[in-house]
Amino acid sequence: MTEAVDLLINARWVVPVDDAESVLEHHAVAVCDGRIHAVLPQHEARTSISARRTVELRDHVLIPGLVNAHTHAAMALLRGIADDLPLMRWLQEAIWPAESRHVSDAFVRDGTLLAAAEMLRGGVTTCNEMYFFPDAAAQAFERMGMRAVLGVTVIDFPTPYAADADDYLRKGLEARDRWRGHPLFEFSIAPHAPYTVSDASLERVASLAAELDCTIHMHVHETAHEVEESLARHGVRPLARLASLGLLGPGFLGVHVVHVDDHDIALLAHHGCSIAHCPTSNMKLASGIAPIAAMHEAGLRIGLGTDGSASNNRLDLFEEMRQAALLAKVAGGDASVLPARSALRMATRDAAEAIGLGGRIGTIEPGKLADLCAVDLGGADMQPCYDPVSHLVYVAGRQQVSHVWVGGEARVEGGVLQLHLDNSELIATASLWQTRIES
Ligand SMILES: CSC[C@H]1O[C@@H](n2cnc3c(O)ncnc32)[C@H](O)[C@@H]1O
Ligand SMILES: [Zn+2]
Repeated sequence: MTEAVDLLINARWVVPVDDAESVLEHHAVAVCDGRIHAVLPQHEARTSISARRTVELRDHVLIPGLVNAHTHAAMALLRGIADDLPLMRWLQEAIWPAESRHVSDAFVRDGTLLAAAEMLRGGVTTCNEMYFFPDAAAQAFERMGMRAVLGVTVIDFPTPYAADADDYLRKGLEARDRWRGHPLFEFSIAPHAPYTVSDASLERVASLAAELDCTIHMHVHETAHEVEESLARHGVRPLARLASLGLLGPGFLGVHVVHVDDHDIALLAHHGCSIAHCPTSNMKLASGIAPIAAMHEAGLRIGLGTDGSASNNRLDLFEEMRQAALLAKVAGGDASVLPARSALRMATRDAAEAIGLGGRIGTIEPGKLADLCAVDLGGADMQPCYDPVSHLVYVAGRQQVSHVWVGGEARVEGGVLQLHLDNSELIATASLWQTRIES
């Protein structure tokens, strides 16, 4: 008797990123109705499974689809517009003026399409998104077949999207209602940062998140200046202020979290909060080095994020895994800090848990959604391969991604996006926006 499934993937290695931290050789993953049905040795699959389609990945490692714990997808259209500036000059002199001139429904749709293509091609199947015009972002992610947690953004100044905090919340919640129940989307409440959102707006965020059972997604303790300014304006550090306003809890995801002392870390741990670590963005804006080893030791869940393309300038989680591992070693003066296995977990399972999707994605286990990424380790520049997890972090890059599935649907095959949207369309649209933005 054989079991009928939709898809059987035979891989040289399967790394489920499960509790056992196993690396399974010559295993198969069976997919049915968009979910992982079974993970079993190939010789068993040959006799027990009959698949509508079989994919042979002879030299490949199959891992969970990568999860980008923090991004602003549409900022792909602002890639390279303002390099080599620290955060506040970057925001105030370049990014916010550009956004106030150009951000629109069309900008967000086109920018998100470009970003989703880049992420999917690089093995990223889900992102945690914070930007303006969430309907336009949802339309783009839906067209690309990419999973996302979309932020109901709140910021206490006007932009082309909304006039004030009430307007942001109303528009964001309307978008949430329109897309509720969509298989690719969840919503979070996303106050921008402690220095741009008032106490009154933050209190509304806390009560809405509790009422709607949403995660909260927020930049916090990104720079030394942010902490100093909070002390001067509010008499307390940003995290203490957020705690007193009721924002901290297991659903709170703090982004960056660079300038934290032992007390801040203990506060985050006490409330069961999660972190989105964005090492490239933190380096490029010279924000600093997040104390990842101390935060791990305190039991915090830490996912990896790229931030947007204007501060990174790629949406590449292979790069973030490598940077996270190397930077933590330099910061700790200890080569054993943040080994390859931890970096891979931060880009998959821990990121999924941090953004509230831990029960559904982030590992290769029966019952989880079939969001998968295959990486070809067969090239001469990948040899020899003693440990595929080491290679994923220290050798391979997104150019080795050969196949990507979201909910069991192929999004990348043979390194090529499988969408009714070709590269030339994406490039032409980006070029049109470049002309507008430069004029
Ligand atoms: C409210 S939508 C997002 C808002 O955040 C800006 N942004 C992008 N990257 C960062 C960062 O690292 N710190 C703070 N703010 C950032 C983005 O340009 C939008 O205005
Ligand atoms: Zn950001």
